Amino acid sequence: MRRFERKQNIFRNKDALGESYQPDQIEERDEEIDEYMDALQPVVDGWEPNNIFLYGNTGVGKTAVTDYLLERLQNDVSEYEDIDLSVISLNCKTLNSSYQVAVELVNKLRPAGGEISSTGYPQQTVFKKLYEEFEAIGGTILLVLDEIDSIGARDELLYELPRARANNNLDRAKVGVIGISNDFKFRDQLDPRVQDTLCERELHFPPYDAPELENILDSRADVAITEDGLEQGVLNFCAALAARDSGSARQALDLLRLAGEIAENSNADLIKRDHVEAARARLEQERVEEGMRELTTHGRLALLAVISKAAKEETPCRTRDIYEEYLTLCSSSGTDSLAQRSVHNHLSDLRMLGILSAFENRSGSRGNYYSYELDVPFTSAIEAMSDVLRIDSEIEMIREIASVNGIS
Ligand SMILES: Nc1ncnc2c1ncn2[C@@H]1O[C@H](COP(=O)(O)OP(=O)(O)OP(=O)(O)O)[C@@H](O)[C@H]1O
Repeated sequence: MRRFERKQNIFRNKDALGESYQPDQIEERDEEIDEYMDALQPVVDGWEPNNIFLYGNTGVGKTAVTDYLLERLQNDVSEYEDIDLSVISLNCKTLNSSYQVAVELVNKLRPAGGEISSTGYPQQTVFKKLYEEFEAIGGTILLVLDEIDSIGARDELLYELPRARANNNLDRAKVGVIGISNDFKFRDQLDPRVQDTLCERELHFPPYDAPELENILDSRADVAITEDGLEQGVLNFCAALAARDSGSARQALDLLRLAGEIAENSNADLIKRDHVEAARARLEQERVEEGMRELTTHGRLALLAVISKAAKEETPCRTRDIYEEYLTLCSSSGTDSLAQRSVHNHLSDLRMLGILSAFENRSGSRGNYYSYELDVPFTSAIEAMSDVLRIDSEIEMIREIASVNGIS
């Protein structure tokens, strides 16, 4: 008997909903594309390229638009014999200084076996090696640095690169930097001289609204999902959920893909609204779990204190009362407790992670105080907790209280 059966009644090409898929068409970004093309025009005209800085929240098409335009640019300039364009892309996520970025670039450009070690050289030596590699390539070089904010304040490379020709470090090569970031604060933290050069052209990508997300989903669903694989209104629903939360196309696409998988696994013929609901709950839980994995024990206990208050229908709840709950949990789990001030900081972090929401209450002469409640479904939060915290009896008790109060 066959154990594996092919299932293709819902997906025509599931990969088209995945991260590595490059769409043939970019929807809803005409204005940004025009501005971007304008910024890239000097490349076509044979002049030194602009440095470009792209910023916007996660999932709003910064990488997709960059890949799409640079591929077309490379195609189109290949007609001009006097232009020799190379595009070098690097994701800086794990690299947290100019030094590390430069080493990574040198090693990317050198043939296998010629790599340099990632420590031990003076920074200027590494930069010099990088210039040598650029000179060896020659022509116009566009250097795409994604997640550029990872380098933090150690931004010397971003200062040096745009000045490399003026300082006679480059002659044959004309380098333009395209920096991409979803950290809005990064630009302002840069040395003002770096800001001036790196952000010569600045492009902001705003979050998508629901109709824009629906169009993006619609054109992707044409490739990814079979003709009868979608119940009416499903794309609209996915778009509305993602727009309300983040305005991210990635989130909308993830929702649709997971909804499709859930539909497929339950042997449904088409993706329905219920499948989207289930996908949303699962993604939400994954997000909470991911956020919680980063928390310290006390961050987790502070969150569990809010969960416990929610089970008793006592949220929004002020810090003072959450702290009481936290102390009880600390003593049941045999953990030394922190001062109220530190627990307050943990609550603020949980708010930043989107796990809690906070309200500021005015209380006359005694100043303002905050109260908190869960910003994720109760079940997702408690499920994620039981995976990471080992105080099962308390968690079981909270569950029981919640169920008596009809909270889910
Ligand atoms: N306008 C669009 N048209 C079609 N697909 C899009 C559009 N915008 C985003 N996407 C798709 O959404 C997903 C996320 O987009 P992308 O990776 O470009 O986001 P980003 O802004 O670079 O996010 P991050 O900062 O997290 O890297 C990709 O699969 C991309 O193909």
